[in-house]
Amino acid sequence: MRIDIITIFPDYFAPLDLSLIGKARRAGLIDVRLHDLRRWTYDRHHTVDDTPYGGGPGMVMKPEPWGEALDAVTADADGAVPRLILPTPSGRPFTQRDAVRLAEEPWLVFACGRYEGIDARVAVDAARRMPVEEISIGDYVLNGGEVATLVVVEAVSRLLPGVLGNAESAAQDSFSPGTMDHLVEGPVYTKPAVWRGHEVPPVLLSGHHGAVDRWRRDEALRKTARNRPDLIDRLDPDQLDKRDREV
Ligand SMILES: N#Cc1c(-c2ccc3ccn(Cc4ccc(CN5CCOCC5)cc4)c3c2)n[nH]c1N
Repeated sequence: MRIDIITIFPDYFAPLDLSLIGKARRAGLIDVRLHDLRRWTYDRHHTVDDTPYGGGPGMVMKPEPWGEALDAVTADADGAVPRLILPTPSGRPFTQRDAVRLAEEPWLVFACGRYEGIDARVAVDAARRMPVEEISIGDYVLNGGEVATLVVVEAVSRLLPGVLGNAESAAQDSFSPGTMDHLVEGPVYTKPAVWRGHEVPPVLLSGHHGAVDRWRRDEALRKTARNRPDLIDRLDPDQLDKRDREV
């Protein structure tokens, strides 16, 4: 997968050189390219913002640098077309299903806005030549699109073949479609078996895989009911066996 990121803060993406994503980049599994938006400004101050039409607080990002940056970054000799991802507070909520869907894409371009956002015409103009998705990573306000882009890049990249050491663990993640669909995962433990008087639940030391699986599902249901009752409502009643309903 090719990932292009356009931003006025390229250094924000140093974390993409670390850990599993960094390893995947060095292995050629992911091709991440950073672009400083100011490269497409020509005034002395490399201006990227201006006052909002109609008044109001703050500044808005000018369309011209974005238009030229997107033209340059998405120009591809073979005619390939990327999907443009536009983080914004007003975007559609980004979920694990979106991560799974986007992991199938060969090329993503992220436009990281700042200030009060990017002139709306940029997305309209880009949509003339590529799919555009406005997404939000949550109901809180950040200062720009960089953090959201890091979240989406990590959520998507970890699903790509070869990026995680054990592909299975991605499949068992919370919110991943499949065996524990819509349940958050329960507690996890490792050695020592007793730590500061806290014992690991004996079932996990029993070697009875069926009992361990049942215990893990019960704990996942318990934790979901406690922390995410909204997800319980989405569960198909048939997915809950009688014992589950007693939680
Ligand atoms: N993804 C994502 C994001 C973002 C996000 C993403 C991209 C940009 C580009 C600029 N900013 C800052 C900004 C702050 C305030 C406003 C206006 N406010 C009016 C009142 O309602 C709230 C919005 C606009 C933009 C961004 C924030 N925040 N939260 C998420 N989940």
